[in-house]
Amino acid sequence: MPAPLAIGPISIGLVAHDDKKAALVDWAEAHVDFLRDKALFATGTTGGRILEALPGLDLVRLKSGPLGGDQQLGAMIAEGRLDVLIFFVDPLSPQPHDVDVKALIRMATLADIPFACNPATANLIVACRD
Ligand SMILES: O=C(CO)COP(=O)(O)O
Repeated sequence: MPAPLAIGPISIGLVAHDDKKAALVDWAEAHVDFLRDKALFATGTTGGRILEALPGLDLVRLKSGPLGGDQQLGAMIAEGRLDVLIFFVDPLSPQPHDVDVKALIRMATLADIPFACNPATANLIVACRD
């Protein structure tokens, strides 16, 4: 018997380090039609920046990344509640919560969900949506 189809919309986590937030906002604006029918969850500051640019978007803001937001997304992955992670990481700046960043990336890898760490990969995920 085939596995039951997932119920509800595809859920996507949206996160960006500070120097990459503008790139994620640009990406979200370019792909707003793709995002509109998804369940969107973002870390606090990233979500705020996206909503400033796209005020009508239905997006749940979690805690800020350094204050637990990365861990909240990681927990969602562990519970099977996040299907895709779009996380634009800054490879040139040290992060005070690097352990949380690594844990989130580890959970996405462990759960084998699509994970885009840059715009080129995020574009591929959109292109592969069908
Ligand atoms: O720190 C982050 C990812 O590690 C992002 O958190 P904010 O969106 O709250 O800046």
